[in-house]
Amino acid sequence: MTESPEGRRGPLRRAATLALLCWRTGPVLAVSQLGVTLLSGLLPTGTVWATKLLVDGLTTGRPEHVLAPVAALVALGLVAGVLPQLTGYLRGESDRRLDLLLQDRLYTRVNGFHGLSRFENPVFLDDLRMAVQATGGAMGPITSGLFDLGRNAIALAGLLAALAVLSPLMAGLVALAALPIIAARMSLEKRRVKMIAGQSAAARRQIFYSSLITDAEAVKEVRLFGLGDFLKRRVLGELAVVQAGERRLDRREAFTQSALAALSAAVSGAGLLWAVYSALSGRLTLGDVTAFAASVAGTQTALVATVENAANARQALLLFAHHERVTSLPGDLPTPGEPKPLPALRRGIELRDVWFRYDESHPWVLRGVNLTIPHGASVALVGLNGAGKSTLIKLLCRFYDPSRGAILWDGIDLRDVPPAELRARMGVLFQDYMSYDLTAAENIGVGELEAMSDRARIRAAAELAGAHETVQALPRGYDTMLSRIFFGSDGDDPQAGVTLSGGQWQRLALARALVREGRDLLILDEPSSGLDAQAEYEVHRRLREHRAGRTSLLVSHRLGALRDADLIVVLGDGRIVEQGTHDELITFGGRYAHLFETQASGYREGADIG
Ligand SMILES: Nc1ncnc2c1ncn2[C@@H]1O[C@H](COP(=O)(O)OP(=O)(O)OP(=O)(O)O)[C@@H](O)[C@H]1O
Repeated sequence: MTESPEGRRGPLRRAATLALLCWRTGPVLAVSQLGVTLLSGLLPTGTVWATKLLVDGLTTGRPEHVLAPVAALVALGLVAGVLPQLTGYLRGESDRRLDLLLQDRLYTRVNGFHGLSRFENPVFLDDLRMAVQATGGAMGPITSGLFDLGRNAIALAGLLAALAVLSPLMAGLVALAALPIIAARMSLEKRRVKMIAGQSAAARRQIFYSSLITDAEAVKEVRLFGLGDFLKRRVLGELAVVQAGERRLDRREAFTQSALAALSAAVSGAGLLWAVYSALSGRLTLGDVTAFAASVAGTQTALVATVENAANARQALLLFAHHERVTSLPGDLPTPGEPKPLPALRRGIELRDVWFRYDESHPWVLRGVNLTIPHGASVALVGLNGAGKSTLIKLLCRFYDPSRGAILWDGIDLRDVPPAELRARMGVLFQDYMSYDLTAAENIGVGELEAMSDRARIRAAAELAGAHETVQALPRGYDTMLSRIFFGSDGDDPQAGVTLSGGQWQRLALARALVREGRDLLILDEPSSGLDAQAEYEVHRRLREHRAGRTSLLVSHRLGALRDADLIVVLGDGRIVEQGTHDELITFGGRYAHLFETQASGYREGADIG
């Protein structure tokens, strides 16, 4: 956690924002909390003063002088007994509502980032991680801390006022003695924030190494390469760095706090001596001495608590700063002032002199790509690893905007169209598709939420992707949970979850793209890389039929699967270096022909060996 660039006014502004959010969760609740806080803050002063009146009344020996203070003390005792329960309930309710609001705010904002660039920015990801930590009830300590701060500040002011009535000098002395306490606490707090900021890299590395030890995905390699002890040593090494800083600070804190406690005790002692001397010389009553001793002790306790509350609230406000930063970020993709509706594709998609790099510090990935994907045509994209094929697909989905040039959908610049409208017109299978811990049907259905409960549609997509037989053979067919995560939480039912093979997952991901029927553009990035030869043949045969007459873009390194495409485009060095049909490109004898021949000869050699 680092201090925000807005400086000293930052925490105050954030506290105000938080107070406003609390107000929005329910004005009645907020006012009730304020009332309870005020009452709790006034309790100590009320008790001290009622005790003084009682002692003074007792010394007069007249019962009517003690009745009112006794009644007040009984009432105060009752309130003191009930208030904590009421406070606890109100806080719980307020925390729950605030958490709902914060999570809603955070995820609405995050869902509003339509592109990918934010999610590739480490600073944003760090903020996001901390912002997520600021939800789930983590803000409770802030709101509670702020109310505690208010309560203790009121108690402090009340007790100091009571003290001032008895002895303005003593009140001044106690207030003066508070200054070093506040200064020391603030300095310690600054050091703590600085230490945390300085160690955040070590803390992040520690989390990374420990997550590798416990991660189910990493466990294969960790076991195979015997990385367990190596990672453990790294975790402990980073932890030692973090702990060394904490230890230094804790020592300093213990020393400073002891010195300050001694100072407080000295002030109290001197005050008590003065009060006793004043009582003996008749300048103070017995009740005054009682009130004086209680006020001094109460003031010091309230002071320490107030400073402590302020420090804790500040820490928590720093956490809230991450939430604020994420939720106040502007959109990542420029949105059109007057968005144009995106009509169904009629003519085609044109990439016009498209240049792209991921950011200024990265090299160009695309350098002036000119390409037309005609309506109704099946286009195949070929190129070596890193040529920019997946990048081009991401631009077509408008996850990024071209750095230069434009992508036109029937002549409409994609920048003028709301991204959600564009994506609703596409079915896409990414190379790095997701495997969801959901049922088989849901794994397909998330591709088209409206089809989630339409079993016929889901089955048709699964058949097209060659996934139907596999899914049907699962213990609960389409309702089988494709995850072991929930196994055990669902009783000890051995059928609670199933793990699929890589190729089986890929077929499901393909079905997810295909369940989006009737879309204008189908994009498949390496749809068969994990399939066995038989399955690949089958899938491509079905896809060929499916793609006929539809606009599609297919990326594959298996060139045999692309032969029938209407247009094959070869990407190299960020440009389109060749394009044509399979036969044209073979006749041309360029890169495609070379790649195709290399692959084919590999198969022939394989056949020779066999
Ligand atoms: N998010 C990113 N940030 C920065 N650079 C990236 C990012 N994604 C890809 N690149 C870079 O862009 C270049 C093109 O990558 P891309 O994934 O588009 O290639 P590809 O043609 O799909 O490769 P492959 O055949 O291996 O899938 C690579 O040099 C890669 O390192």
